[in-house]
Amino acid sequence: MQFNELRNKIVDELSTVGHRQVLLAVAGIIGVHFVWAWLKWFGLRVKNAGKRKRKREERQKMIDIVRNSHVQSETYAEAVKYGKHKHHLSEETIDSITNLPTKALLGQLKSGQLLAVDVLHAFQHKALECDKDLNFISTPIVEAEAAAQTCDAAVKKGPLHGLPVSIKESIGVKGYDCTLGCANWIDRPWEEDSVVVKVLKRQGAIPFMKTNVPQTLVSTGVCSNPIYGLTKNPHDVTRATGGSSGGEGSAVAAGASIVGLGTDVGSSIRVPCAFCGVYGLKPSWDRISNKGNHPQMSGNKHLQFCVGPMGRDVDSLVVIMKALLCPDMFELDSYIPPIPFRDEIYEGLRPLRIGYYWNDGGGDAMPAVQRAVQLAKSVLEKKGHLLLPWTPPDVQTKAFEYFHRIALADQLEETLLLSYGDKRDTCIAHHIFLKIPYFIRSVLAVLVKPVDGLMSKFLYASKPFSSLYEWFSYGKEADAWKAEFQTAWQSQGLDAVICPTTSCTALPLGDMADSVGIERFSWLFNLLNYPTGIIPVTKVTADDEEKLKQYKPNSKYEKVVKRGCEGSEGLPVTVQCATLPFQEELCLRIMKELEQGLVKMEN
Ligand SMILES: CCCCCCCC/C=C\CCCCCCCC(=O)NCC(=O)O
Repeated sequence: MQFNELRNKIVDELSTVGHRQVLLAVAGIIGVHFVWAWLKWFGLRVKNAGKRKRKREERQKMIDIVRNSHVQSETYAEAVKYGKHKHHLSEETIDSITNLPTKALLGQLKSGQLLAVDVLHAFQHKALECDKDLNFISTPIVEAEAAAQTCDAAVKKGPLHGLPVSIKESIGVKGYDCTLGCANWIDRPWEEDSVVVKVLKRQGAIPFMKTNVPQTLVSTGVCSNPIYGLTKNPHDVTRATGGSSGGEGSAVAAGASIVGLGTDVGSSIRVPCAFCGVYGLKPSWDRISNKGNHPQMSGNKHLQFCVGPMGRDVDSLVVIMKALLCPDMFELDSYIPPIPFRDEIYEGLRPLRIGYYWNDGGGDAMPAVQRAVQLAKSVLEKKGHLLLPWTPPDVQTKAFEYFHRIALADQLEETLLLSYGDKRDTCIAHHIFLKIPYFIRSVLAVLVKPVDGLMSKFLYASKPFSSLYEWFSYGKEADAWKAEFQTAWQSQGLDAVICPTTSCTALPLGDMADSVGIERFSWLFNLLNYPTGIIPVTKVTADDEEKLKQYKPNSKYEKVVKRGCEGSEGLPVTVQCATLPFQEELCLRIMKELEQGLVKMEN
C-alpha cells in the first residue's frame, strides 16, 4: 500500500470516530501518564524510606565497631572480650589530649610524646560521647584505626603526623557515600578519596569521621536531613548550628574535632562557625581543590565551591592550609594555581588599613554583633593598624540581585532533583516556591513588599534566565560590578574589612532558623570571591540583651532575628574578616593578630 493511500485510510477511519471518543482517548493517555509517574514517584519514596532505615542501621554498626575497638564507653572487660582493645585511656588523659591547642598536639605527636592511636582514640571517644546529644556524626571512618597504627610505625613524619581530622559528608572519602542527606545517593560509595582527603592523608592526617549536613546542602540555618536527623548546637541544644557545614561546626565547638573540612558556596562554612563559635576560612575559588567531592552546585561557574578548614583556633586553619597548598595538590588538580602558603605574608609586620562596618545598607546587626565588630576594631587598633568606617557599595541592591539570581539560575532544579522521591526535610521546604511560575512569584513580590521587603526582594531576584544570551550578558554585568567594587575598595587603600558574619547569634531551631536571609552578611564574599575568615571574639552579655530590647527592627526579617536573639546570653559572637582574592595568608594574619589581642585582653 502506498503511503498516501495509508494516510487517507487512517483519516477516513478517524473521521468516523466522534470527537468525544478522541477526547476520551487523549484524557486516558494523559491519565495513564500521570498515574505511571505517580506510581514511579511513590515506589521511589517507599524504596528511599527503606534505604534511609538501612543507612541509619549501618551508621550504628560503624559506631559500634569504633566504640568496641577501644574501651572508652564500654567496660574494659567487655572490650578485652571483643579482642579489639588496644589502649585504655583514662578520662583525664582523654580530656588532656582533646583540650590541647592544635600546635601543641602536633608537637607532641611529632616528638613521639603522644601516639597517633591514643590521640585518635581520645577524639573518637569524645566524638561518640558528644554525638549522643548533638548528632553531628554522619559516619565514623573505621579505617582511621589502621591509619593511626601505620602512622605510629612510620619513620618519616609528615607535617600533620597523626592529626585526627573530621570531614564534611559531601567531601569524597573512598568507600563512603556522599549522600547530602538524600536517599537517592545512598549506596553510591566513592571510588577514591577527593584531592583534599588524599593530600591530608599524605601529610599524615587521619580522617576519622564524616559530619552531618542539611539535606541537599542548600540551607544555612538548620543542619538536618531525613537520613541522619538534626544536628544540635553544643552551646544550646535548642538552637541551630547553621548550615551547611553544621556537623563540622557542632563537632569542633564540642571539642570532638580539633579541625575539619567544610565547604561554602553561599556561607556554608561561615554561618556554622558563627552559630557554633568556631574559627573558619572560606578561601578564594580555586585556591583549594574541589575535585572528587559531591558535584552538587559545581556547574555554576559564576558562584563556585570553596573547600576550607574549620577549627579550634587560627593555628588549626593555618596548619591545614599549609599542608594542602603543596605540590601534591597542584599535581592532583592541575586547575589549582600552584601558589604555596606564603609565610612572608602571614608573618608580615606592615601596618594595615582595615575597613569596618555592621550595617551593609540592610539595617544594623544585632547589638551583640555590633559590639563584637567594635571590639575587633579596638584590638586591631592596639596592634597598630588603621581602622576606617566603610560601607561597601550596592550590597543590598545590585549585589543582592547578582548573588541570588546567579545562585538560583537553575531555579534550584539540580537541588530539587537530588531529593526527588525522597522525604523532604523542613529546612529545605521553602525551595518548592521555585516551582511556582515566575510570573506568579513576581505578582507575589509586589503583594508582600509592604509587609516583608526581604521576601519581596528574594522573589524578584529568583527571576529565571530566558536564554543563554541573557545568562552570558548577566554574567558580564556581574563581573563589571565586581570590578567597580574592587575600585571602591582600593580607592580607600583597604587591605581588609571586618564585619559581622551574620546579623545575629545562633537562632532557635524551627521556623526561625529556617528563615531566609541568615547569610545576609556573608554571601557578598562568595559573589566577590574574596577569602573570608571567621573569628569568635566575644559572648553575648546581659548588657547586650538589655540593648536588644531597645533595638528597633526595620523589617520583618529583623523582627524575626531580634526575637531569635532573645535569651542568648553566653552564646558566642564572631566577626568576619575579608581580603582581596588569593590573599588568604593576609586574612589569616589579621585573624591571628585578633586572636592574640583578645587573649592578651582576657589575661
Ligand atoms: C522566596 C523564594 C524562595 C527561594 C528559596 C531559596 C532559598 C535559597 C536562597 C539562596 C540560595 C543560594 C545558595 C545558597 C547556598 C547556601 C549554602 C551553601 O553554601 N551550600 C554549599 C555548600 O554546602 O558548600
